[in-house]
Amino acid sequence: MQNDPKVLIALDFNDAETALSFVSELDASQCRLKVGKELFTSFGPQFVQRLIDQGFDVFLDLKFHDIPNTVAKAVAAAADLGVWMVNVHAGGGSRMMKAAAEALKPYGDKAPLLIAVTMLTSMEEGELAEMGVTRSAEEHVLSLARLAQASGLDGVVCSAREASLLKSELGKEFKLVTPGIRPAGSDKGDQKRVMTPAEAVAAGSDYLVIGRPITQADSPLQALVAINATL
Ligand SMILES: O=C(O)c1cc(=O)[nH]c(=O)n1[C@@H]1O[C@H](COP(=O)(O)O)[C@@H](O)[C@H]1O
Repeated sequence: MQNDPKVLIALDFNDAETALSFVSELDASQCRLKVGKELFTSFGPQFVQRLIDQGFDVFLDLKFHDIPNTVAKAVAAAADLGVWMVNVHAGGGSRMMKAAAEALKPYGDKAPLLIAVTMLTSMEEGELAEMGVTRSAEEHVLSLARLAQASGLDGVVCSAREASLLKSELGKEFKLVTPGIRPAGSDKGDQKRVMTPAEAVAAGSDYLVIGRPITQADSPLQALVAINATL
């Protein structure tokens, strides 16, 4: 039993029944749940509400990236829904991130954690150059994370490979949420910048986003318990 479960399971399912039957095996003391674009586009806020009603903390992962006014309204809608964490893209810039942080102020301690995606864990350093970014992945992530912190956000999504650098540069209170987690021997799939759960926590990750290594396991519950035991 944990008071602050570190594992955020990515519920990347294409039908609600499968997702709900998967969730019925889980306990809110063992994990939190992440609802992303696939599930949300099909089943929407009612689905998120059901998970919250079952006692789970929900990370609404819609990676908002739009003009400041639109993103501010979207994060306020997420707060109204009662989610625990919501994210935006740091690439939307400081005015967008500040507007999002400002929109959550009226919610006080009921506001969701607001975090910014830096560089997707599916991307390799070489792909930055295609977008005109000539600095290293570490420099790029650190610079976007600094911008997020200066804009009043609670933390960032990054790869665990950048976690120790970010913790030492930005302080231990600034939350690091790390996808691209792969237990030893599991398939990387489309992820590139990966680490094992234990390595990620040792490097400074506060929360681990894990999808397929749990959802596609023969026994998802056993996979979750095994991962929690390594942390
Ligand atoms: O914001 C995210 O959660 C996210 C950011 C990122 O850089 N990389 C990333 O994989 N994710 C999400 O984390 C989950 C990872 O799933 P698996 O690769 O199946 O473990 C997916 O739902 C992604 O949408």
